[in-house]
Amino acid sequence: MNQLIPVTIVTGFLGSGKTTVLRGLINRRQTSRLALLINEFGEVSIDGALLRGGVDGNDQIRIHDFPYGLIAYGDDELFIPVMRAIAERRAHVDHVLIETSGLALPTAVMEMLQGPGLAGDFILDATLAVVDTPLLLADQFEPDNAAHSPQAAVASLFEQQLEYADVVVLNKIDLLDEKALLLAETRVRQRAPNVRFLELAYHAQLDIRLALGLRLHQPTLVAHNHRYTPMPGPDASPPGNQDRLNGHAHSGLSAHSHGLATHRHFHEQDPGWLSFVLRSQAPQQTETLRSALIEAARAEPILRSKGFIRTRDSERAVLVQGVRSRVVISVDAAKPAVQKSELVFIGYHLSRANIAALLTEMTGTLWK
Ligand SMILES: Nc1nc2c(ncn2[C@@H]2O[C@H](COP(=O)(O)OP(=O)(O)OP(=O)(O)O)[C@@H](O)[C@H]2O)c(=O)[nH]1
Repeated sequence: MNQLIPVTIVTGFLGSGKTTVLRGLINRRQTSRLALLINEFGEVSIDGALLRGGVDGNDQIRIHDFPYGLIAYGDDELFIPVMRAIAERRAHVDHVLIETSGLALPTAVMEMLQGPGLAGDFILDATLAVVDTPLLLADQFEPDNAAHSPQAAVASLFEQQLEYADVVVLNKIDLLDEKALLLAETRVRQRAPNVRFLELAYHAQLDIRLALGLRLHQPTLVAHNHRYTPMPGPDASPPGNQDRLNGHAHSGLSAHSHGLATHRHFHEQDPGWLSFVLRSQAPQQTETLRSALIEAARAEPILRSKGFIRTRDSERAVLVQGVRSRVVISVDAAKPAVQKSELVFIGYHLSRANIAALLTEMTGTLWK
């Protein structure tokens, strides 16, 4: 029998930092040959472009884009053929990393990996869920009592992504103190008691040994062995200094079964989630556009905005990264400047017309 190729799934809500964590892993990996499957809900692949910028010319890393939809869901005709092609070149692949879109559940991929087409070639290594810790602490993933509200839809997806994670990665913790970290950890444990490891990712850096090669789903695994210090008792502080515990905490649980078959119905996509692209030909003033995007995120339930914009002065690409009303515009040195601006918006029951009108008015340039 062929040796099985390990697969790590990186899940997490929109904008939690999945691509940034992956970029760090790629940069710090030494010799592993990786295949990356990058899934985005929007029709334009921004994450794939960002990751490619860092690995151009590196033949040990292959990136496969899955834009516009949810990877391994019913209407995804690409997943099995791409995985089969990876299996065909198994001599050149040590590990497969799959970044699901922020609106996808990892269970779809997990099920496919267990199916007859792929089970003979691949084995799930672990499922990681990346969490935007400041948003968690700001109660943004708590359900409200209103039916069909954006908050209820977000909370439900967040909950399910955590439920199937082996490892939860607390990300965006660079500005948080130890008290806040402990609170975040407690909240995750309350909501997802099956999670086996909690990792702290300072500046989205994750220990590569924790991301590749955990082997949490090996069929023959009897006892789980690792060389990290166990999590301190419930009264202890979480590790403020990642070196102290290697950012690693252990729940002490044995391997849990995912009971996937009973959860098929979760795979249907809530039609309230929308994504669209707005474009503008005219050069943008970055500060003006930033203010307009912040305003738009206040006026409409935008949970994510991202893309490259055309400016007057930069010779390199200018990248917009918006997570709700937190918008960062920066130069991406790995990519040349673009000739038109193209932004993807994702949210729950968003109005394309309102956002286009607001951007057009506030920037004084046509967006459509
Ligand atoms: N301060 C801070 N910002 C971070 C960190 N990790 C990611 N970010 C920022 O968060 C934003 C979203 O990061 P991405 O890595 O694109 O998030 P994602 O989960 O891949 O996003 P989607 O694929 O759209 O769901 C970007 O502006 C990142 O620079 C972190 O550890 N600290």
